[in-house]
Amino acid sequence: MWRRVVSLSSFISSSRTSFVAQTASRLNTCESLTTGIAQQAKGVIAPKEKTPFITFVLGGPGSGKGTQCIKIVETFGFTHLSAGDLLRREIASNSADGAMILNTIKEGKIVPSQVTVKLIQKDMESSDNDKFLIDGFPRTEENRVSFDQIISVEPNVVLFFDCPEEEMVKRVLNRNQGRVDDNLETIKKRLQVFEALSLPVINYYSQRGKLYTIKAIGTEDEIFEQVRPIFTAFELHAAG
Ligand SMILES: Nc1ncnc2c1ncn2[C@@H]1O[C@H](COP(=O)(O)OP(=O)(O)O)[C@@H](O)[C@H]1O
Ligand SMILES: Nc1ccn([C@@H]2O[C@H](COP(=O)(O)OP(=O)(O)O)[C@@H](O)[C@H]2O)c(=O)n1
Ligand SMILES: [Mg+2]
Repeated sequence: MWRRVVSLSSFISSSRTSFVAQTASRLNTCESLTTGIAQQAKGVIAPKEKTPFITFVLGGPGSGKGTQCIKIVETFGFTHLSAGDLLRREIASNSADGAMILNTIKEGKIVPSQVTVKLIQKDMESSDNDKFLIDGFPRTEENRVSFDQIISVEPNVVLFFDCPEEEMVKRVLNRNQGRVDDNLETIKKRLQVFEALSLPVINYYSQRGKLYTIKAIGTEDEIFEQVRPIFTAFELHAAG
């Protein structure tokens, strides 16, 4: 929907440059948009706004975020944006930031927020969907604030896959995806970063009543049965 009406959105005169405003224009249907433009030109109504449904997916390395995201996409029709995958795509495309991103990932550290948020923003804007699973983000308070400033949309749901450290290490070492950061030395650093920088973000959303904690042990299907009712309660469906 966003992409289909994107060329029309430039006809809407608005001094606001926030993502919400851009999003609102893109989420309107062509028909209502055309009518809306005419009415706005006459000063009859304000632009209609609809914000996307955003889920942040958090948890330590190997807690099963990516695995569960695949199931959520299949069942509830979200678009999956993995921050780690977007960063790895930048490395593979030899972009200007590629070398910096690779070194940061090798060290298990966090890439500057603006870089990551811009990649997320680009994919959100080019998507037809209005339901997004943002996986592995925000990993720091800086990530969270940067998203807030650039995208200007609050998450509806924050999932936290809570997994014992021992299990996470075991899973990462068995992952076999050829990742530069899936080795014992980097995993130790990533776990430290998770505890020091990501747990405060998780606490932040807990205090705001947005956090859904999933016990991330058991089979993939057993874990998904904890996830399913969260989205069912929001009346989200694959076709919707
Ligand atoms: N419930 C589970 N039990 C055992 N292994 C799992 C489970 N969920 C995921 N895995 C495996 O653990 C590894 C890490 O999972 P992944 O989804 O990539 O985690 P994350 O994205 O949180 O790092 C993968 O190899 C995946 O197949
Ligand atoms: N918001 C993010 C997400 C990932 N990253 C980097 O990308 C690495 C891999 O992230 P990932 O989400 O793919 O890792 P997993 O938790 O899925 O194992 C992280 O360890 C960070 O170095 C980041 O800097 N900022
Ligand atoms: Mg992952």
